[in-house]
Amino acid sequence: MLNTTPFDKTAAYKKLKTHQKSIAQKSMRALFEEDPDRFKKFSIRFGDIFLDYSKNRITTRTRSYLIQLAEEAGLADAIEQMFSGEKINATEGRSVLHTALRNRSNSPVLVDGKDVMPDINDVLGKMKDFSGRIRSGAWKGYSGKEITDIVNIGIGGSDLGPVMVTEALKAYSKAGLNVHFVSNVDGTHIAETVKSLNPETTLFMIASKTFTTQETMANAISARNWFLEKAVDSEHVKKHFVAISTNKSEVEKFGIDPENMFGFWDWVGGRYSLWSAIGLSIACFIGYQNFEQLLAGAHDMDKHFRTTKLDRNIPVILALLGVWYNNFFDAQSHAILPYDQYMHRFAAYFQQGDMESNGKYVGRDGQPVGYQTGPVIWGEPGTNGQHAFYQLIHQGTKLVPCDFIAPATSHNPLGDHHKMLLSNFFAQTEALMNGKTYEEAKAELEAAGKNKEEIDFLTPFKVFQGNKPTNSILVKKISPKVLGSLIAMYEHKIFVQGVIWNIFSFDQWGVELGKQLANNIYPELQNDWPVANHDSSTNGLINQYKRWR
Ligand SMILES: O=P(O)(O)OC[C@H]1O[C@](O)(CO)[C@@H](O)[C@@H]1O
Repeated sequence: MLNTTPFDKTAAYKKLKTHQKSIAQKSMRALFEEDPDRFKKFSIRFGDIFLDYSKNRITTRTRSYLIQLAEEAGLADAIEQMFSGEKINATEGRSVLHTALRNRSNSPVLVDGKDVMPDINDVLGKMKDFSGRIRSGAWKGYSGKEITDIVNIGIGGSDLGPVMVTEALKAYSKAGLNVHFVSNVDGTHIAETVKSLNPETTLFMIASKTFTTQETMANAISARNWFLEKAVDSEHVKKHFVAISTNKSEVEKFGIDPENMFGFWDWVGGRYSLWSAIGLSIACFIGYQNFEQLLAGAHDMDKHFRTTKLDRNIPVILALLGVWYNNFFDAQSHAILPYDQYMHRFAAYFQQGDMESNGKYVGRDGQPVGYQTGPVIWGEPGTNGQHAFYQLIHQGTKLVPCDFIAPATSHNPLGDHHKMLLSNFFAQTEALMNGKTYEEAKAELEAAGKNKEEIDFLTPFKVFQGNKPTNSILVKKISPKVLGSLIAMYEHKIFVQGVIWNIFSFDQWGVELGKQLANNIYPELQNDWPVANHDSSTNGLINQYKRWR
């Protein structure tokens, strides 16, 4: 495998360990005071995206040691292996080629000696045609009416990407065409979704790479039953159900016309699949041209990632900063905080993207790693987060590195809202970096006319230690192209971290055990007999459930 020296045995790791001790004592306030060029040194512009990472607990020396770490991990080779279709998803024996899905240059990409670009372009052509017909009203339902509602049924990567992107790009949607997403096997999800829909004008997209996922299949069957209650004739199914999958035979078994199947390939990971036919709901909702812009934005970021020197390479820098806090400051989590309401599912999307990729304790050599790997990813849009959990980020005992993301222009320029929103965006990272000293807090209380007793009591609670690291990602506008670049930026950040931690980022064995046990328990819930074959807790819970249902 690529990475022969374990992460914590590299020369750079040792240097960083020692270096961290000197940095740990240093405040960012002081670092800014010492160096008037700090912002310039630690910021990168990429088209309509601007990354400021100067509010981090780093110096140029930290950056060069971190880059050495990436070099020692063989990052440059690893990047080439991914882009050129090598089977880097070793435990599943697959290439990892979401970058080919958005390869707008069309240069050949080979898997087992075969160029995958013609197949990709065929499916894109089919998506273009289909989304055009849905949007123009040329595609008619069984009673001759146009489609007004699309319901995407899928889970995990077959849901989260389309949900996130259609929300983020709602400003580009077409009036009169709605999208809905059903993922949870909880019957409430499908029941509540179809409640207000008309089967005559509803189109279901059954999105599943494997077409065997329990949740998706259960929801798809319920959707078909709901549809046939009114449509009656199963011949009508073909006008209202399409499938997005790699598994043709299961699609046929389900009764979906193969003509209405949009394919993709095993080298597309579930959580990297929104660029494939899984993005069909996106293409219908925002239009194919905008979908192409999304792909183009991602492709731009791919080129940047593949060709830019490591110290100017945005995904690499973000990844290294993450490693810095995760492995040298014991940070357990990472917050993604978009100051854009449309981006409200962005953090949720990267919970799967990051945690399913890098939440692993086994290294590529099959041995447990002796260090921390992927962080817990979380976040909510600003300013809602400010009124919920920012207290802990500012004054808690845990270090939470944060990414602040904001657009310079709003799709809804209503009064002064956007200036207010952005004043918060700028203020928060300033506050987290600077904090407020005891003297400053005390002076404020004095200025407010408090008496000595009040001042002595209150001052400690008003102190902010500061020195909390943040990245600010300012973009011109949340357009399809910018969003495409942002998503690809995080995808590559996750990849880089996986390379450094020497883990396999593209499998997800950790989701299997729960599924396996649920399959064992499901038949046990079909009767009222008490169970006794599990541990006492599981037995007790199942038996209590049986008494109550
Ligand atoms: O698209 P499928 O095959 O239904 O899988 C859905 C999701 O299930 C997982 O395999 C595990 O939760 C994800 O990686 C994937 O995105």
